[in-house]
Amino acid sequence: MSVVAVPGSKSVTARALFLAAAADSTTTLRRPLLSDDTDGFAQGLTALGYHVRRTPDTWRVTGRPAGPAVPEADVYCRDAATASRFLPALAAAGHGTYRFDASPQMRRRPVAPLTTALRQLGVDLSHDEADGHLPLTVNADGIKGGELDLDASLSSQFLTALLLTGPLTAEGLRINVTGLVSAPYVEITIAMMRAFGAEVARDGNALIVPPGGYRAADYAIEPDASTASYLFAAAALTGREVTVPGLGTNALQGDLAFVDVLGRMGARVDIGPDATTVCGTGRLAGVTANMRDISDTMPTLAAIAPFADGPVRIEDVYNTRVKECDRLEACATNLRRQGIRVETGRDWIEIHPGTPARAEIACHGDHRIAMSFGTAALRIPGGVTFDEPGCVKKTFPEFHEVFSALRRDWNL
Ligand SMILES: O=C(O)C1=C[C@@H](OP(=O)(O)O)[C@@H](O)[C@H](O)C1
Ligand SMILES: C=C(OP(=O)(O)O)C(=O)O
Repeated sequence: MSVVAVPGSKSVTARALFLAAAADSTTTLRRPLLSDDTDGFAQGLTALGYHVRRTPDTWRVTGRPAGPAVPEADVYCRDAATASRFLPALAAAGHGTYRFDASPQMRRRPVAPLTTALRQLGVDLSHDEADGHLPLTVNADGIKGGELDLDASLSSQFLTALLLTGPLTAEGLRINVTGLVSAPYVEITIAMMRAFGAEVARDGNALIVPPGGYRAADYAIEPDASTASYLFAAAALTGREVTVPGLGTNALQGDLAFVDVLGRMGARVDIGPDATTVCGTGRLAGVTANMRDISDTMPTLAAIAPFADGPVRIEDVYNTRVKECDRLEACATNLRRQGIRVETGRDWIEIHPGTPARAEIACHGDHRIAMSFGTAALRIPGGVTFDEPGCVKKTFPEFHEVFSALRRDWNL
């Protein structure tokens, strides 16, 4: 049995940084994720004039309910969609001129539903190059609040950005939501807003946030459930047992439900009060899975799918085409390179059983493509190589070391 400690959640760390920055005094964040995305988020706050002091285990952030401490800033969000979408909303509630830019990969990803919503609320915001994309400039002068409609079918992060900003508005927000993907991420947002003293109410498809700001907190970040999917998949794939501590029945992250898919495929799964264990049984059955709620784990399942004894069909994941890369396409291309039969449609992929050959994985700069195919490689003699192994730094910089150690410990 292997007990593997997984680094902190990217999503929880990003929200905690936002909430801490907006709170009324100093917040302590325990066990934050140390990765490129969260480092970029913290540096973004620093560029906006917030006081962020970091040691490896503990980050302290001094909140500023009035918004950024500087009248002007240039913020570089790297590859992080959380920073690219949450920070402009935070800045909009302040007073000053703030420009947000990101890597070429992130510049290609949409922000229009969020920027349209902010404009609907009266925020002066311009797209500096391509309409609906970063770079963008916010001429912030506070947000009065009000009612707006939001299409969240490309990303739930637009809704999270607006919800997080709701308590900072003068009159609060009512957001009428359509087409929501990744719904469990919105539940993380609401739970964390409550932990920082704010309220969110529901009325059918509308979410209502009263004004009132946030209270500072002492907040422990749980391990990352999407990262844990690689360890759980590794166990199911190789007939080993892995326990991830710190992710149990009270976990905030919906991605822990990936273990249910592994359970349906034949793995033994135990979600305890404070840990989750997956034990491979030597059998991996084909499965049809709707992954609309847990689409960051789509590549994990796609990469191990050829080892199932029947087809694996993954449905309702159109928005994975607007992530770090077009993930449906990237999964299909890499599987075909490995000699596997794959079909794709607008929002689905079907993978047939086969024996993946050793190949160079085209990562498309996407950490999840690298980590998913790196996991499946445990069953490929000689493993795989990657064109950009370093892209794992976005959320799990230690991925290759952790998986090399597993390969050694499990004699693979
Ligand atoms: O809010 C968040 O922290 C996230 C929401 C999800 O994005 P979408 O809502 O764009 O699917 C997820 O894929 C991403 O990794 C993190
Ligand atoms: C989609 C992801 O990240 P982002 O927060 O940049 O959307 C991801 O981590 O899989």
